[in-house]
Amino acid sequence: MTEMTTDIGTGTAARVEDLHRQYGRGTAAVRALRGVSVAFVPGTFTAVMGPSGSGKTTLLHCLAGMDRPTRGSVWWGDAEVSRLPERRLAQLRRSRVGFVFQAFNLMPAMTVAQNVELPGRLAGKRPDRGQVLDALARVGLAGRERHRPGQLSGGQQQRVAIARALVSRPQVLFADEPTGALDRATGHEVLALLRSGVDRDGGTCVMVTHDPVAAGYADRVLLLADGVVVDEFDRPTTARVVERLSRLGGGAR
Ligand SMILES: Nc1ncnc2c1ncn2[C@@H]1O[C@H](COP(=O)(O)OP(=O)(O)OP(=O)(O)O)[C@@H](O)[C@H]1O
Repeated sequence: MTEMTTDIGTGTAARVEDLHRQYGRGTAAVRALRGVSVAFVPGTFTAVMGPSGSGKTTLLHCLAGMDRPTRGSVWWGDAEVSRLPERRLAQLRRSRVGFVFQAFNLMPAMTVAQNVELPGRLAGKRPDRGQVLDALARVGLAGRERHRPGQLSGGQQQRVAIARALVSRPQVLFADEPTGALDRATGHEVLALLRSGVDRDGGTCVMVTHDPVAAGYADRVLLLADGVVVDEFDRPTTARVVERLSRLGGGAR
């Protein structure tokens, strides 16, 4: 397997350069990422795939400013995130990137609207009701703002999480297995929403997934193995993704 890199150009929504992330030290050290360079062009949807333990979540967390690289750099546009002090990074993260988790991570005691408002409140901003309602309408949940997450289906809860991630109009939306807890039909709704955020709103989306069907919604697939990018291709179809994953020998998991 040869290590591949993506050309690093200007005008990217996000990029990493020679990214390394090591956990622990000495004999217990795990080298989760071993020199990843990749760029994400505005208005594109990328699926990150690879065997379990290949470094997908670590890459997403470093890209989203939720984890610090051991070596290398992370950029959002022309801002070098990896050099920022913690407080500035937290500020910038709230305005520049959104994150969607497999487990939704909603606050059960809060209403849907309060969940969507939460990141802004944490940033010390007064909630803009119009923006919150607009975000909920964009994910097809107009009229649900007073419900609690427990009153919604899994797919609806994930759509609230997407509204929460999109309300600040981030430059990039990162999603870690966003359909992992959903059935196929509900997963389709969430993927279609991510796709339309790119097509209709010109957003940029980077999604980790094990599912070749989910990857078929993306414009490009990046394949990781053992902490490096080993393959990438555009216009993925489910069949092509399965075939390229099988070349890795690890299958989809
Ligand atoms: N906080 C941590 N401390 C120690 N090791 C870690 C930590 N986080 C991840 N690792 C290790 O780093 C490697 C990459 O993990 P990562 O979660 O990025 O892989 P992944 O491709 O997302 O896996 P999966 O598909 O199973 O979610 C694994 O060997 C993992 O055990």
